[in-house]
Formats: sequence, structure tokens, C-alpha cells
Amino acid sequence: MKKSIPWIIKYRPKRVEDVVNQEKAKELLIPWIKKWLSGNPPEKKGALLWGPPGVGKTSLVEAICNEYNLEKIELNASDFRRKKDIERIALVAATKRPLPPKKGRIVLLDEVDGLSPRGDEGAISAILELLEKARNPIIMTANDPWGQHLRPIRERVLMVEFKRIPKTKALPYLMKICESEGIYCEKQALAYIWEKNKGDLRACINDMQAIAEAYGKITLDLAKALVVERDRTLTPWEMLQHLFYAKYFWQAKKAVTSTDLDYDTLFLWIAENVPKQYGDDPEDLWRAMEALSRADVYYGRIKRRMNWSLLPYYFEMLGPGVALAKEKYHKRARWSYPEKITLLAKTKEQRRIREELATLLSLTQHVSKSYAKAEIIPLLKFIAQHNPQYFARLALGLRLTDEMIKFLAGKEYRTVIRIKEKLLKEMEEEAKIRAAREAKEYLERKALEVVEEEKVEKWEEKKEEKAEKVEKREKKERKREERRGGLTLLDFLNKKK
Ligand SMILES: Nc1ncnc2c1ncn2[C@@H]1O[C@H](COP(=O)(O)OP(=O)(O)OP(=O)(O)O)[C@@H](O)[C@H]1O
Repeated sequence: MKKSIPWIIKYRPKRVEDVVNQEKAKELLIPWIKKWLSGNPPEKKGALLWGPPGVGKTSLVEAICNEYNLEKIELNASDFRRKKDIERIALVAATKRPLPPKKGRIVLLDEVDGLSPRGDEGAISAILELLEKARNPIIMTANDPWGQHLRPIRERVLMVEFKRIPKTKALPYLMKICESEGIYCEKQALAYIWEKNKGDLRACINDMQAIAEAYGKITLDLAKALVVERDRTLTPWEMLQHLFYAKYFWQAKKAVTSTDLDYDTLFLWIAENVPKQYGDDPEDLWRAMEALSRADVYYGRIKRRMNWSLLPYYFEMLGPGVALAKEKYHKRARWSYPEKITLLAKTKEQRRIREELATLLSLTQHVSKSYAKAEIIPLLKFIAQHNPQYFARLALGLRLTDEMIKFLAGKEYRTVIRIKEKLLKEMEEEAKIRAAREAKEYLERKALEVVEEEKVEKWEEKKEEKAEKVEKREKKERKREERRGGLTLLDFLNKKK
């Protein structure tokens, strides 16, 4: 595929006057820069250029650098998240003079609104320090500078607002690009592109280039067919359309990141349709499948290690990897809904039963659910299908429901249920007999207990009678002794002698 320089680079404003429709911003920024150049730095050492994306913030800074012969040191939000990043690069840059022939230096911190209120306080305090010490202008950009955490920065800088580019200004500018490229272009097409991109010139130029390079002209019909509204979520079919017909990296990446499909489902949609779309060219197909397999590897790592920083690579493989795998034009194939999803929908009920069975087994057998699924369920299935008699006993013991039995026994289901019912009847009979036997034994035991109690009572009565007799005898004895004058029989006899 022929690759040419992106128009947003080729037509980037070179001079301040080339930046369209930002007169107010220029009125604020240019005098501020001139103060720096005059050797009498302004009170506020930083400027924050804010406004919607693609309206010329960075372009104006670059145009200023060009026009006033300044060196630009640019850092993106991801480069200055930590305090020491700023100290290492920006602070040095902001406090040193540039090498000749450059007259001065601008430090550009792009997308400061990308700093998070919690994780990046260090970076924010480092920026504040930078604003104190700077001996060169510090320019920052942001789409939304109104976060509470950016307040200290807002209070110390010159706030410069950038407006959306109105249609009246944007269309002539875009038309000029078409003329320079020698491309036939319909004005309504540009108006349509402008509307869909809500005044974002970068997005308009990108869309124009994509259409022009694919079809050699920009017409309203083509624009309607190819331009997607920004921030709109694509249906899976639209996603496939945009992906398979993307000519640029960014288009393909946008296609895969603009759906609300979850990551697994997105993968399934693409994997299902790649062979259909590229099937007529083995090499294109091979490259696309290679990209898909890499996406799968990244996704596996993300899930296993919870390493979400790999997500961009997943999208890059899935989107641009698949889209740019083609070297020739492919006719639109008959795309289809991923078979796996259809299958999953069909097997939903089966999966529910399997899940319930695994829960039951894990509770009764004291194993994990995954062990139950991997080891016990297959074993039960085998037993059910080869020895229904034995399985029916197991089913009763494990208290499996009929639907679980059906799930495990498959064709043998009816046999197992028949055996299970027969077993249940037998068990009921057995239970009745056992209950009757137990009742009889109970009565016998009770009767024996009664006889024993009677015996004990009689024995106790006799014991009392005996005790009474002994008491009576002792009483008599005592009376006789008293009559003898307290002498024992032996004393009495001795006395007589
Ligand atoms: N006002 C403008 N005048 C001329 N060209 C513009 C203007 N705005 C945007 N462009 C075009 O869009 C491209 C991107 O613009 P730029 O990088 O300046 O946008 P930005 O406002 O900084 O966006 P972001 O907030 O996303 O960084 C430029 O290369 C240029 O081609």
C-alpha cells in the first residue's frame, strides 16, 4: 500500500498568520512572547493554551518557534508524570539558554489535563516550581483545564482560550489543501466532514486524506459512507467495515476502539471475519492471522498478570495489525456473527447446570469448583454412560437433581431415572421394614424395663420390712437393759456370783 506523508504534518502552519481563526489567542500570546524576547520577562512565566482538540494550540506554538527562531522542548503528559522527570528535562531546559543560532527556548508541556489529581501531585508541584524558576517561557496545553488539581497552575499562568474553528473559516482552509493536492473536492463533502468532526481541524484533514487516497476525490457520497461521527460507538458491523477498509493506522485503531464490545467479544468478531474477508489471498490472510495471534498473546498476558499497560498493543495488533495486513483490495465478504457467541447462547442452559453441579460437588466433596469441573464431572459422565445402575446410586447419594442427571447421563438419562425410581421404591420399602422392626424392638425394650422396675420395687419393700424388724428388736433390747439397771447381761451374772 502506498504510504504518503500525513497531511496534518504537511500542512501544519509554518507562520503565526497561517493559524486560522485564533486571533484572540494570538493577541494574548504574541505580546507575552515578545516580552520574553525583549529580555524583560512577564510576571507570569507560564501560559496555558486551552480549548477543544485539533484547533491549533500546538500549531500556534510551533509557528511562534519558527517565526521567532526559538527552540521548542516538548514534553507529553506521559513524559512528566513524575517530579524527577520534570526536574531532569523541563527544569534544565527552562533555566538554560539555547545554543546559537536559536534566540530562545520554549518549554512545551502538552496535555497537562492528562495529569491525575491523585497519582501525579508530584508532577504538579514540580510544574509550580518550574514556573518559579523558569528563565524561558513555559507553555502548557490542555483540552479541559478546569480540574480542581490544576487550580494552582491556573492561578499562576496566562490563560489563553482557543475556539472551535467555525465552518466559514474551516471550509476555505480545507479547500485550499485539496487544491494544493490537486484533488477534486465537493464543498458539501467538506461541510459534512466538518460537521461530523465538530470543528476539529485535525480530524477533518485526516478524514479528507483517507477518502482522497482511497478514491482520488472527495465527494459527499464518499464522505457519508466513510466518515464516522467522533465519539460515536460503532456497531460490530460498522466496526468491521471501518477496520477492513482502513487505509491508515489511526483509522484502524479508531475502528476497534470505538465499539462498546468487550475485549473478548471484539476479538471474536474480528477472528470470525478475517478468514472471510481475506480468504481469497493466502498471504494477506496469513499476515492478518499473525496479527490476531499476537493480539491474543497480549490479551492473555493482560489477563494473567493484570498488566493493563499492554492494552494499547492489543488494540494495535487487532486494529492496524489486521487492517494493514492486506496488500490488495478485497471485495466485501459476507461477514457473520461470531459462531462462538451463537454457540455460547445455545449452551447457556447447559453451562448453568454445569455450574450448579460444580457448586454442589464442591460443597459435598470438599473440593474446588474448578476441580469438580475438571475431574469429577467428566468421571461422573463416564460412569453415567457406562454403568447407569451404579450411577443411579451415586445420583441418589449425591442428591443430584433430574436436570443434573440429564446433563451427565445424556442418552442414558431415561435408564438412570428408571433405576433411580426403582431404587427409591426399594429404599422406601426397606425404610418401612426398618421402622417396623425398630418399633417392635422399642416396645420389647420398654416391656423389659417395666418388669425390672417391678422387681426393684419388691426388693426395696422387703428391705424396708427387714429394717423395721431390726429396729423393733433393738428397741426391746434397750428396754430390757434399762430394767436391769443399765448393766449388761455379763455384769449382771458377775454381780450375782
Ligand atoms: N487553527 C488552525 N489553523 C490551521 N491548521 C490547524 C488549526 N488547527 C488545527 N490545524 C491542523 O490540525 C493539526 C493539529 O492541530 P494541533 O496539533 O495544533 O491541535 P491542538 O489544538 O494542539 O490539538 P490537541 O489538543 O489534540 O493537541 C495541525 O497540524 C494542523 O494541520
